[in-house]
Amino acid sequence: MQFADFAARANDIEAEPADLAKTALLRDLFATAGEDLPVVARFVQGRVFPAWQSSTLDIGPNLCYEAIARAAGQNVTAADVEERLAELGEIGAVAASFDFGGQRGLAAFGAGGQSDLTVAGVDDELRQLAAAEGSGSQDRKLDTLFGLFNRCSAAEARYLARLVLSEMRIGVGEGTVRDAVAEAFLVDAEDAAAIRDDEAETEVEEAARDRRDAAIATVERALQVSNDYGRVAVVARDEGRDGLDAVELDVGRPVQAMLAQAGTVTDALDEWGEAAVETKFDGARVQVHYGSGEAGNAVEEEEVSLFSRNMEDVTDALPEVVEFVEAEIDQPVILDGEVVAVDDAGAPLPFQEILRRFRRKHDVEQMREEITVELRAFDCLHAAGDDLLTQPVTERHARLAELLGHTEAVSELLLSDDAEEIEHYEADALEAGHEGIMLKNPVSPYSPGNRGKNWLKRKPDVETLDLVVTGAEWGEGRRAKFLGTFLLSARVEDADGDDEFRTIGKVATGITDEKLAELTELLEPDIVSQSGTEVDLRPTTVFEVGYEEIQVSPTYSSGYALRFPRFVEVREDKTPETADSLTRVERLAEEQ
Ligand SMILES: Nc1ncnc2c1ncn2[C@@H]1O[C@H](COP(=O)(O)OP(=O)(O)OP(=O)(O)O)[C@@H](O)[C@H]1O
Repeated sequence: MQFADFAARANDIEAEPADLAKTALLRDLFATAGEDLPVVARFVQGRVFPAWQSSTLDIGPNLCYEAIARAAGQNVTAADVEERLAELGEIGAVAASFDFGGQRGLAAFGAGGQSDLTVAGVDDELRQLAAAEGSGSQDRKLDTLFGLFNRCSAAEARYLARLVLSEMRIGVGEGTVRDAVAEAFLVDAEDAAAIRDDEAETEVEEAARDRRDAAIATVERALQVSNDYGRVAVVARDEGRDGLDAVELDVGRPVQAMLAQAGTVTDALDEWGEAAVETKFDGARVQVHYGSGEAGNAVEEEEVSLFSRNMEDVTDALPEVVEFVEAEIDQPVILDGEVVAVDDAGAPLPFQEILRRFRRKHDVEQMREEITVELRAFDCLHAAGDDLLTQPVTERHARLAELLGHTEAVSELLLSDDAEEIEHYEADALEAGHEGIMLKNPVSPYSPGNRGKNWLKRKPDVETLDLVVTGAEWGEGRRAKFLGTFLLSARVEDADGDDEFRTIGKVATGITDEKLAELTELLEPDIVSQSGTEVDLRPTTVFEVGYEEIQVSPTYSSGYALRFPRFVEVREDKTPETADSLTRVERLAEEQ
């Protein structure tokens, strides 16, 4: 597919306001994408790599502005690009406003007046660019990007720039892609038409909706297991439902972590009759993969990979965990757990300590001397060729105990229907320095990526919120070089499961000068526009924030405001998608 065709289709999708009509346009794009289907399924979400892969393009906005400036001609500088960005508000519009082709004359676009860029070609070049490492790699990245922009028409430049900065902004999120894949390859055209037909009989429409929902559920499961929209789209097209049902976990590829909601012992017992109770360890989530890429009974390649809850590869930062797994496990597994920092007596240390080790890239051995980390596994997703996602909690835990014994490394699971017994368990957990307890529905499966009601977390501490930083203000006087006030937003999921962010307050308290410098360095590359001292930020960073009260307030778009917000820490282990939702804010507001 020509990149120009892709850009034109993306433009149509962006312009379409109605959700079902948007899905239909995307469905048609997928149905005609041919061999470019996997790439197109990622590009529409602003992705080059599937979610399970740790690779990123790693192109900061400044490099992108520089490349656009260079392609725009001799008189244009990166500062001009930034200025235009402040005026137009988004990089796609900026890129489309320059005349890249003009430099070389229209002849450069060939006879049809079109560029020669293809979807596959753009994908190839962006992947090569991501692989560039070492000295001179920034220059090589700039050259490649310049080369791409230089070949773009205005329409193509709009979407290339957005792709490069991973923000497609065409209103297509994971939910829309999932539905479009189902409609393109699994749903009858008649059913797809019936759900869009206002005149259709209710019964016909309902039956069509049920069949479509079932198809969507099939696609959803395959996505949860593989984390790869490109691959799932191709399997749906080439192998249909059976193919999707056969998509299994792959040792070595991270799965999205199952998440928990806040809840009480009464909630748990009322709902399930009995609860599986575990310690809530205060560490960082880690998914352990051991074995080769091939699921089977024998370990073909003794390799350990560790992933964070964002599916980032953190293996190199945690050599003790790697050594532990190598020593203790002799079959391919995928385990879920927490890595905790412990003192010399094995007692848990505060969460902040593990953050000093987790994701560390330098001086790992030196830090290992200072802070000891250990694995606390609480779930087993795969063992010796068996996928266990659909097995109940108790069964998965039993497999875990079979693998590692009833040792410190495995959470101790109490199955109980007695509130008093559970409260004792909790008191013991707190006494031992843990964060609280987890209550799990004993018969529930493992639902990747899902913050459902089957896992409840109970912690007695005052709640904090994990909020996304979506704006900031430059300081004054001595602090003029630093961003000093940060605009916070809560996550809202729309009907398609896509995230948007609604403001809830500003935090400026609790931050030292040293920390401000660090935060400025962290956030500056994410500035998308500036007006006066206020900047808009790409939503990438999550702050943990304390507060005294949540108030209903018209000042912010969430409808709430935080009273006395105070900065606690950057949640480096979280992304905007796992930040706190407005629903949680609403619930906390009601409970106070
Ligand atoms: N036994 C356990 N079972 C499941 N999760 C556990 C357990 N012990 C600790 N955890 C941690 O608790 C987290 C569950 O809480 P939640 O999904 O709300 O994450 P969170 O927003 O980071 O919560 P918090 O800020 O309370 O840690 C898990 O992601 C995991 O990291």
